[in-house]
Amino acid sequence: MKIAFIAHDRKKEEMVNFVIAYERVFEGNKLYSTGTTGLRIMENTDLKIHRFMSGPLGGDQQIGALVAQNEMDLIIFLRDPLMAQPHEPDINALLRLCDVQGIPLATNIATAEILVKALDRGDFAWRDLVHKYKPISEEL
Ligand SMILES: O=C(CO)COP(=O)(O)O
Repeated sequence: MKIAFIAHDRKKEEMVNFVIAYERVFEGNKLYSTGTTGLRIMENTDLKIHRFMSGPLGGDQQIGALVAQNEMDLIIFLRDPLMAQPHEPDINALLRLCDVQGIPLATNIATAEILVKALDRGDFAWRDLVHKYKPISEEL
């Protein structure tokens, strides 16, 4: 599975603690993140993460590009609902694309925990079928 981690500044500690708690479940998956979030996670775990740009510099959009191609299987995006972000349009674009493609997306820790437990249980196997039976036009 391809999994992306994104956390706004006041949510980064929560994200790091969450990933530490479920590190075993995340191992063996292809992991992605925005710049600073991935750095913080890698400093605190043994996970290898492909880091895109920092969110305000385009990282949300880079992850969004994978979502647009239905290449991302799960996104954990711990947003800060109490702080305005300079790149709000990029954030909204990413959330919208998740709905376009039907990508599982957690925007808070409670939902993230349920999705990660589902991942551990094998409930995401349907995503393998999505990849296997992609329309031909998407393979071009
Ligand atoms: O701003 C972000 C998501 O919108 C996160 O970016 P960083 O992980 O680089 O802090």
